[in-house]
Formats: sequence, structure tokens, C-alpha cells
Amino acid sequence: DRGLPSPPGLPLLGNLLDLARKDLPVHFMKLAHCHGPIYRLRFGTHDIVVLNNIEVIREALMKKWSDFAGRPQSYTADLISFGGKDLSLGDYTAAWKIQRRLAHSSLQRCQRISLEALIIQGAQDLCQEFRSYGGTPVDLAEDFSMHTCKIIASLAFGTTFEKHDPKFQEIHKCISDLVSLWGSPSIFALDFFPLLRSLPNAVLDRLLTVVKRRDAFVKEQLEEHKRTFQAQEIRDITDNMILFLKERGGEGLQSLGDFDEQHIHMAIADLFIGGTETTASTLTWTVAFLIHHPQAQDRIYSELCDALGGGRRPTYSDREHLPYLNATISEILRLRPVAPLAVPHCTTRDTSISGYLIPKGTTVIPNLYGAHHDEKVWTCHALFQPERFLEAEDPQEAQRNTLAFSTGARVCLGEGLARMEIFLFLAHLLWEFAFLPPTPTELPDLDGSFGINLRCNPFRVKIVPRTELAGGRLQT
Ligand code: HEM
Repeated sequence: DRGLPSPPGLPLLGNLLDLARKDLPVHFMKLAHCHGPIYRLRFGTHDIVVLNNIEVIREALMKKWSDFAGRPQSYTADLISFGGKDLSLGDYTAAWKIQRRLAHSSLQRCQRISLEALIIQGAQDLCQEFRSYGGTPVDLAEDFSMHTCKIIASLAFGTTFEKHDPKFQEIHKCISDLVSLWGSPSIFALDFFPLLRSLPNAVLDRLLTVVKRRDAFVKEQLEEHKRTFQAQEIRDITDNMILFLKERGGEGLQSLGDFDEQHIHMAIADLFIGGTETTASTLTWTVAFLIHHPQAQDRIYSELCDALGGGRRPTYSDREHLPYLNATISEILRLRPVAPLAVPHCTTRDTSISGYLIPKGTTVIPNLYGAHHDEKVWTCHALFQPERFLEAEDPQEAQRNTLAFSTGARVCLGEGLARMEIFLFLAHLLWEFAFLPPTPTELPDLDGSFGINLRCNPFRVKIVPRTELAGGRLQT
């Protein structure tokens, strides 16, 4: 990679201090101001290439998608996924390709059968819950997380959990813990400082306990589904995967090379994890921004009243008639992409970006957050302005410039599901309720906290039925 710009580092430690920053996406953007949209960071013998604008991200992940389809292998990822048989963290191997295709087709199949009705039911349950608060200020992040978890549980296992079911609460907590422990610095350090692996590590112990619980739950579901499986009646993602096992793997999976049942186990676990915190986090961010922008809430409400014309509840086909709600969703995904640095990629062969050589095995980080805040592409990039998607010279180009779900071989597998959930939940909630701060000065923090996810800091909100507002409006 001769000539690739490289911010100065320290002797031996290289750019460790850059990589250890909490606000990595923002820090990477600042480095891009000095060194250009693509640069290399070095740590020990590891090279990490960071991509900071839409052109270089598209060139790598779309145009040369197979060159950038790998994942860097790590000690800790191996530890939690039967030696790296992971869907989201697994490398670009023949077995991974089968795993991804199977996960994709299983999800598609369930989506065709029952998805919209399932999500609308979830949205109505959530409305019921919000009504029950009677205007008392609440933190609704947990409600969003529970309800999106219920939907993916239903798709994955065909199980309709009740919110208060202890088993559901346990697995929901297990997933939240896994996501937050995985992002902790002492886990990150284990991958780069092998000496630490022989020392006691309380965070790693907790992570392994949580992983054990996750695996016991997935295994139990798999075994139960195998017992009750009927080929004529494929009810959910797990059934679909068992069908694949029976059809293709009846004779011991030899025809599938390294692919085995642990790949199926991990695919289910990953869909379950991916389906819980991400969508919920986007919904929480939307409410936080809308509390700051009551005029945007009123505009969405007016649009919903016009499109629905009376008592009917929103369906997914209404999205064609709700441009401002769609623009609001695009703006939230732009401003606060929940996976701001995607998941690190790794080059599968010697390749290049912008004419710079990138050797095989290099870790590549697409800074999606940086691309969404590029002032050359987005005027007043830090401001919440849904109109930008409606008034852009080329609205489709504006859409293409947002990459919250990434792109290419590793594009988010749950994008279709997430988009439908976000739209239907918001349409139902914003049609029935207005979201207000508990007091005029208690407004949500809009900066959030960076980790592997970009999380909204906790806030309280007063949820008021539109029917209780004068003229149904927040603003006159
Ligand atoms: C707002 C919601 C969501 C956002 C913004 C989001 C974003 C992302 C991003 C940025 C990636 C990494 C892509 C890359 O490495 O280039 C990803 C991967 C992934 N997502 Fe999502 N996601 C969301 C919801 C979901 C849902 C609902 C599911 C499950 C049903 C899901 C399952 C996955 C999986 C399995 C991967 C790994 C794909 C692979 O490595 O091949 N995501 N997502």
C-alpha cells in the first residue's frame, strides 16, 4: 500500500491512541479532514484502512464487493461462535456463503408469509402499552427493544412470547448484555494483546456466561423444532433451516464441505441478535429527534390523517402516500446510523481503492457515519432536515448516499425487515400519539454514545394521545 496516507503514530504502539478513542467515527472524520477520505492506521503488525466518504465506500464494497467481502478473524469472535462459524463475523468462505444464502432465503420465506400482520400486531400492542402509561413520563427504549425482540423471536422460532414471560425476559436480557459486553474495551484488547489472555478477565467471563445462555436457548429451540418438524408446514426460520438440513444434509452434509449444524445455530443466533437492538435503537433515536422538532411530528400527523382519511390504521402500502414520514426515517438513518462503522471488513485478495494498493488480509473499516456527515455531500450535515430528501435535485441520489445498512456482499441481512418495522411502528405511533418532553427544558440528548452501536442516551418522554390535544396538533 505504498503511498497510502497515514496519520503519524507512536513508536511501537503506532496509531493505538487513535484506535482507542470512544468517539471513533467522529475522530476518523477529523483525520479525514487532514489526510483525505482514505488512510491507513497501523497497530503493531496490523494495518487498518479507513474509508470515510461515499465514493471510496462504494468503490470498495459495491464495485469490488468480492475483494472486500472478508471479515478479520479474531480470538474473541472465534471464542463465541464455535471457532468462527458466525454469520456476521465469519470470513468469506464456502461455508459462510451457504450460511448467508440459507439465512437470507429463510428470512425471505417468512417475510412473504406473515411479516406485515405480525408487525402491525406488534405496533398495536405497543400503542396499547403507551396508552396504559396515561401520560406519565417514561423511558421507552426498553419497550422498543422488547417489541422488536418479540417480532424476531416469532419469525425465528414461531413463538409468541409475552413481555412478562420470564424465559423471554431472560433471553432478551442475554442479547442486550451480549451486545454491550462485546463492545467493551477489555474484550477488544484481548484480540490485540495475546498476553492478556492468560490473565483473569471478569468481562470475558461474563461474556462467556451470556454466550452459554444464548447457545442453550438456540439449541433448545433447534431440538424442539426438529422434534415437531413437518415438511408440509414450514412455520418459521428455524423450520426452514431444518428443511435445508433434511434436504441437503440428510447424508451427513458431506456435499456442503465445511458447512455444518453449528453454522445453522450461529445463523439463527445472529438473526436474533441483529433483529433486536438495531431497529429498536433507530426508533428511540426517532422519538428523541421528534421531541426536539414538534413541527415535524405535526407534519407527519397531518400526512397520516390525509393518507388514511379517518379511522383506518396504516399498512405498508401507505408508504407511497407518506413522503414526509419516509424522509424523516431516511434522515434519522443518516444522522444516527446504529452501526456507524458497519462491521470491519477484510480484503480477500490484493486489490486497490482510488489507485492505492491494498494487500490481501487488510482490515477495512467503512465509516458510514463519516459518509453521512460529509459536508461536501450534505449541507448543514449535523441538522435534522427531513426536507433534504424531498427537495434534493435528485432524491434517488440522496437515498443512494445513505448507507445505514451498508452495501455489497455484507449488506445487512435484515434491511427489509428493519425498514418495514421502522415504518409501521412509527406510522402507528405517530398517528395515535404526540411525544413531548416531561417539562419544556428536559429534552433528550441528541449526541448519544458510540460503541459498536450508536446508542441514544436514556431520556424520558410524555406520550399524549392526539385526541387530547387542541385540534390534534402540538403547534397552532
Ligand atoms: C435499523 C436497523 C438496522 C441497521 C441500521 C443495520 C445495519 C447493519 C450494518 C451496517 C451491518 C454491517 C454491514 C457491513 O459489514 O458492511 C449489518 C449486518 C448485519 N445485520 Fe443489520 N441492521 C439493522 C437491522 C437488522 C435486523 C433487523 C437484522 C435481522 C433480522 C439484521 C441482521 C444483520 C446480519 C445477520 C448482519 C451480518 C451480515 C453479514 O455479515 O453478511 N440487521 N447490519
